[in-house]
Amino acid sequence: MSSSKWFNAVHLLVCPVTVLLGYLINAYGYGTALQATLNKDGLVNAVFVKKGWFWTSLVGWWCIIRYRAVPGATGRGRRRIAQSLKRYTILTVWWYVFTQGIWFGVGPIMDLVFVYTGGHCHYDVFDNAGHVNQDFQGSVTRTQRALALIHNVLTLHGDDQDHHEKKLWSRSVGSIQDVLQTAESANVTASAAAGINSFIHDQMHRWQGPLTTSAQCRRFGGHWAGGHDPSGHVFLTTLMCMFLLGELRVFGRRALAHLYAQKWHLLGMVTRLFDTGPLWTWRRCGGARPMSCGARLWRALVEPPVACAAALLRLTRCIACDHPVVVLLALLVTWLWQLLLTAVASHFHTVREHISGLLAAYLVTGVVYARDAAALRLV
Ligand SMILES: CCCCCCCCCCCCCCCC(=O)SCCNC(=O)CCNC(=O)[C@H](O)C(C)(C)COP(=O)(O)O
Ligand SMILES: Nc1ncnc2c1ncn2[C@@H]1O[C@H](COP(=O)(O)O)[C@@H](OP(=O)(O)O)[C@H]1O
Repeated sequence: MSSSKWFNAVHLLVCPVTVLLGYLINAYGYGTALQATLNKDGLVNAVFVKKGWFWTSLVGWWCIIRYRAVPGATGRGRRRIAQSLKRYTILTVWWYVFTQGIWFGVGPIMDLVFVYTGGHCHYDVFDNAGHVNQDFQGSVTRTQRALALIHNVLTLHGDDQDHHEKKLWSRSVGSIQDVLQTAESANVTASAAAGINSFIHDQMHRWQGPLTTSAQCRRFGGHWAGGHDPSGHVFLTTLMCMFLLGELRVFGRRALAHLYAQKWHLLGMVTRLFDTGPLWTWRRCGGARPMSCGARLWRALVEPPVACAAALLRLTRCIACDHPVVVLLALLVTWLWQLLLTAVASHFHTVREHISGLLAAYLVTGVVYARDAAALRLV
């Protein structure tokens, strides 16, 4: 099979196979350990994955521009950038429409699907036993944050309650205060729990509404549940992987050839990072003309970290400026790893919700790159 056909196969299969691998890991009982590493509020998820289209755009375009030069064919270089820009624009519009919003005041497609299949922004704060509902926000931190926000909204609108609501209002505020102060279950009776939940739901939708998107619901401490919720993470990681692999086909051969041609230079820069150990330096200070103790300590303890930092800066600049394909591949591996974690985290979504997120990204990127396959094959 030619390298182009191999690359085609990898491009088409890597994301579905990664999701399938996640399911197999779960099926064979190894999912628990992986799920333990997953943190919704962690730096990787909050800064990189959730803002992944920004990072993917930045790194992808830096590579497209850095490797655009085709020796003696500036016209072809420009045509390639124009084709990449067209593909990128289609995928960016699709990313925005599917995850951010279709138009002003109209939610994204993933949320419209959810709402039209019966989904809603719920406020089931207390369960039937009068305890805080474990499924309400999924973690203590998020539950506390949501309850504090609900408490603020109810307190802010305390005077807007009519006589009939006043009693329910004070019971709701009191119960939430109990939980916030003791972080344990409030003294809410089973019969009162449903009424308090319903009152909180009505108040939040009245004062903070409309809560018709997952972003609004999450922002105002609600629980987005009850409909078919396509997985935004599966959609986003698939879209990013397909874009990076698709554009890698344009410049990958040239980029990797350039990287291979400079392999010894890069290897030297990496080994110099470790060639600064204090013991190594101390031994080198001995030699024919031994140095004073102070001078040896300076050479052993101060110069190595400075030399290491300088070597690290040189290596970073070399990769960022001359071999950004290394950063692109690191990003690709990160998105695939996050896709695997999302597939393993079965308690977030059903299989069908994962599949709909995957198909939403896969179909559009598949059409975009299949259409250009002929042009890409000539690369
Ligand atoms: C020839 C020159 C070409 C020039 C190209 C320039 C490239 C550099 C910059 C391009 C920027 C493109 C636009 C990208 C903007 C961003 O990504 S900003 C981040 C916006 N996203 C968020 O803030 C996260 C919002 N959250 C979500 O979208 C969802 O949580 C989720 C991540 C989709 C997950 O969905 P859920 O199911 O709700 O969890
Ligand atoms: N790989 C991952 N790492 C961390 N959190 C993840 C994740 N995949 C999904 N999640 C979290 O699981 C929830 C459902 O994700 P999605 O609907 O995108 O599949 C989201 O929570 P929040 O939206 O409350 O942050 C998301 O942050």
